[in-house]
Amino acid sequence: MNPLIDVQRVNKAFGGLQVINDCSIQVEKGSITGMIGPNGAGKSTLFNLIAGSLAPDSGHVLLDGEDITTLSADQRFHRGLLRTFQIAHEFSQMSALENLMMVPPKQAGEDLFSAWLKPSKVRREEAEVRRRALEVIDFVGLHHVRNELAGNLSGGQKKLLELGRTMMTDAKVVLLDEIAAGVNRTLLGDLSGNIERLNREMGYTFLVIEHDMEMIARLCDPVIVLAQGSVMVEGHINEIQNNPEVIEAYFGTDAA
Ligand SMILES: Nc1ncnc2c1ncn2[C@@H]1O[C@H](COP(=O)(O)OP(=O)(O)OP(=O)(O)O)[C@@H](O)[C@H]1O
Repeated sequence: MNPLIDVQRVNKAFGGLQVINDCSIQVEKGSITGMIGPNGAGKSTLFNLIAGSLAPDSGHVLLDGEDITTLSADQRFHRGLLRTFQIAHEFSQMSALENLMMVPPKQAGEDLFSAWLKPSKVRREEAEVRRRALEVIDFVGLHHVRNELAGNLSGGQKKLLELGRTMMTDAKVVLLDEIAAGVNRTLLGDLSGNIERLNREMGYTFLVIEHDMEMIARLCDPVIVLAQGSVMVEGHINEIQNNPEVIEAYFGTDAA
């Protein structure tokens, strides 16, 4: 066991509503872990607790063994915990390529002093970022629209761009929140293929919330089922799909 994300007995209530209930999950390094569950099960809330946009009432969140419970979302981002949501708001008036070039958090060109003192260093770094962005845009299959304004891309192409922006960072683990929503089947195939390649070839770990079961079945192992704020079962998708408890949670007692 080598969990990259280790959520330990986390609780979160909104008013009187206990949304996350003594919940513990682990995301193994190198895995693509899926998270499913009926509407209102607490999936997005758990993502917010992991990403740092919400604080738990109790419990702990560890990243690669370090307790990050009290760190801000930004501090977590800089430790390599990335939520696509955080970079989803593409700059619509910039080209797809420029959107990628915006991502690296520590560009020397943003620092006025280094721009003034070391203009050649800044130029070198900008050239390096551009080279990387061109590589990434090839990887996600958006080379042909690299100079299009991001605002003009289709919904699916924007998701691919989002994934590309993830690749411009040194992410250890990426939280993907319903990335399939509104994406056509062809682009969804590209998106899934790219996630697999990022995982296999570049060692990214993913935690994926998804309603699209085909995508979950293709990509994720294990799959965690969340219900009423805690883990109902966890396992391979084949076990999950045949689990009577899961079927009941999704479809109610009348489904059988
Ligand atoms: N900020 C908030 N204030 C009050 N209640 C909230 C808040 N955020 C979420 N909730 C409630 O917490 C419960 C779980 O919501 P959450 O969005 O985490 O579920 P989910 O599993 O992601 O659902 P879905 O699949 O529909 O997106 C819901 O009852 C929701 O209304």
